[in-house]
Amino acid sequence: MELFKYMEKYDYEQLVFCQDEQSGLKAIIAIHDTTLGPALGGTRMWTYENEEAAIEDALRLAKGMTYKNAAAGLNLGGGKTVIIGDPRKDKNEEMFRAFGRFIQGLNGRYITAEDVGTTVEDMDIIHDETDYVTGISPAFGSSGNPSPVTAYGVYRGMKAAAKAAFGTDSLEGKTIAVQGVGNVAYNLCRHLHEEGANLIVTDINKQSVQRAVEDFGARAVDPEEIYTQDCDIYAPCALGATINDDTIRQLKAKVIAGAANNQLKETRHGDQIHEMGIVYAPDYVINAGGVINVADELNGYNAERALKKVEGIYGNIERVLDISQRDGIPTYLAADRLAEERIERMRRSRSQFLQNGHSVLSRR
Ligand SMILES: NC(=O)c1ccc[n+]([C@@H]2O[C@H](COP(=O)([O-])OP(=O)(O)OC[C@H]3O[C@@H](n4cnc5c(N)ncnc54)[C@H](O)[C@@H]3O)[C@@H](O)[C@H]2O)c1
Ligand SMILES: CC(C)C[C@H](N)C(=O)O
Repeated sequence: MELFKYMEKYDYEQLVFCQDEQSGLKAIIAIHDTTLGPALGGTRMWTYENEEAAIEDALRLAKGMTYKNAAAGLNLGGGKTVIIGDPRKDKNEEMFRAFGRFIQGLNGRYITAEDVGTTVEDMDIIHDETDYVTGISPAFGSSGNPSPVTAYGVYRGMKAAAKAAFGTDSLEGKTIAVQGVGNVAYNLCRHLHEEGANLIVTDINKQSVQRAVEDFGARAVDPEEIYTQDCDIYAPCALGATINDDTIRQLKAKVIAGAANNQLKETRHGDQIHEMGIVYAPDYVINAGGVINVADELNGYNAERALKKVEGIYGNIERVLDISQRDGIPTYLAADRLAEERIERMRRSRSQFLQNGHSVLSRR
């Protein structure tokens, strides 16, 4: 990959490589855009096939956060970290402390939180070295694990998408195929089960599947079978790029609404599902609940205020669907338009110099 060419093409600001031999830390912090404020985005720990795959993931996820934060109405830019390693085997305290020091070195340009493979406990260790971390333990007056709140936002967004597809936002009796029943999707399944939806679940982790079967009466299928299920809604809640050439032709769902980041392998897949009449709730709009929740910490965390904002994901999805219909464009483009217009408006309006500018962490 020609890095500068890639960064120039999508207008990335900064890419930071962090290495600490003693702890085994190999981390890549990607900062995409800080027009709206400091770049906030989680830290993913994953076993990448090679370094290029890790860099690419960090870059793609960071850009997603710029759009997610902008579309959610947050005064935050977009960034993300990937740590190369197996979260089940390679973690240690020194690693997250070393990582925390690297974050501190960025002096507030980047603020982290959880993502796949990292936990509240990891964030607490990072917090030993830096203030620029969210999603830390409630004992610190913080918001804790963002996953249940992300799940609530996905549930709200799914209802809005269902309304557009089926004429009602009730999910009672609807069959929903959930791919990956990890932290977010387990909580999503709980909301769906409580509303009377029928659940089909899959995961590469058999215990996670078993838990959903036992707790919510879900029907389990093998990972590759999830795409061919007779269902109303497909909820991708594992990793990205599951909407691709292979899977689109297998899908029977009328709605795609799930938690995973970067669900479209390429943008043309968003065009394709639009042409097929599938209502697609764009990933970064529907899964913004977690970041909305952790971002509230920057104002002194208030769970009620955060949850109210997360409820608004229903309206955000409706707004995207309206733009899509009005302009005759796929929903992923409508979401991009919403986010880009806000960033552009703010870019143009930021012209006055303030001697003592407002600090985003001032009330924490
Ligand atoms: N946690 C959050 O608050 C949050 C917020 C926004 C977006 N997301 C995104 O939502 C997705 C899920 O996040 P999470 O926190 O629940 O992660 P998680 O690691 O707890 O859950 C992911 C699950 O997917 C499973 N999985 C992985 N590959 C699979 C495959 N090929 N087929 C089936 N299952 C597979 C894993 O075993 C795991 O159980 C991720 O893409 C994440 O980036 C999470
Ligand atoms: C800030 C975090 C809660 C970020 C979350 N992992 C996301 O992708 O939105």
